Amino acid sequence: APYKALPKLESGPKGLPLMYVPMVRKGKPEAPAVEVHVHGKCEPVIQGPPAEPGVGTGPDRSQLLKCAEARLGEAPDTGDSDSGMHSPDAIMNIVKATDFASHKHHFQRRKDPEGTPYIEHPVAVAHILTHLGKVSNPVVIISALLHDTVEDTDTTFEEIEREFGPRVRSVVEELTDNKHMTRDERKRCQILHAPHSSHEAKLVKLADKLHNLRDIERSLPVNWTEERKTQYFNWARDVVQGLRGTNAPIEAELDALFAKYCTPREGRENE
Ligand SMILES: Nc1nc2c(ncn2[C@@H]2O[C@H](COP(=O)(O)OP(=O)(O)O)[C@@H](OP(=O)(O)OP(=O)(O)O)[C@H]2O)c(=O)[nH]1
Repeated sequence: APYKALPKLESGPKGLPLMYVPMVRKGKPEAPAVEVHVHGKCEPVIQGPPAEPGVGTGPDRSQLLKCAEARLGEAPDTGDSDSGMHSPDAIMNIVKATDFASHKHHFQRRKDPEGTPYIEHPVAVAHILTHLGKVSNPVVIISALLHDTVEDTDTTFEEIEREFGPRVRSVVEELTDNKHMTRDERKRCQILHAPHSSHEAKLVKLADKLHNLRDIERSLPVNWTEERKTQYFNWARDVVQGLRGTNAPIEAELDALFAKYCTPREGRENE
């Protein structure tokens, strides 16, 4: 490496994650540059001193932060694009999360009469995000794969953090219902908390609702009546109301289902 290893910056301005990687431009060892990664933006931004293998100093931390600050101002993070994770790391972590979730949900089944393996749900949620929502932020995809592990299995938040880092932990925490509450309290909490969720959590919640609603449309859970189905669609519409403006294609699919199965708004009293 042309520079001494610099310490990894854990978080940048505004508490947002930031990391940088010293590098030598291909074919131009005399003019090394430094890449700054801020939420998927990855460009050589500072010319370093001439390369002197193993001894160069590179730019200091304050230079990098200043530069990153400017970049954050230019392009606010939408949570939809690559988060700055290198793609080989991202791919490895996505596969690891799929493997982790499939082990954790191994004995669980969905509520449909077919008893579909539960793992199909988190995988489908991640698929909705990548293919319909065009989301490529690995933190969002990994959180989607793991979103029910703490709520429905013996997984702990500490375990999520240890395996996938603090950002994934934080999103999974936002997506986990408090099992100490009654069912009605949990349902009400989802409506109340939705507008205050992070952008990453909102994306996963939208995809989660879309998959659950598609599932109910495909096959009514065991012991569910048509009335319960309508109640679930009405409740989901209320949750999604607090998530609006997050991802247009996913919201459009949800709206089509609400139009088909929800009680018309005028007819809903006392809600
Ligand atoms: N549609 C559907 N849902 C199933 C199935 N199997 C399990 N579920 C889960 O059951 C919940 C919906 O059932 P409810 O009776 O309303 O909720 P409850 O299990 O929490 O009491 C959903 O979670 P939730 O936490 O209430 O909602 P959400 O936050 O996951 O949307 C969903 O993830 C299935 O085959 N179809």
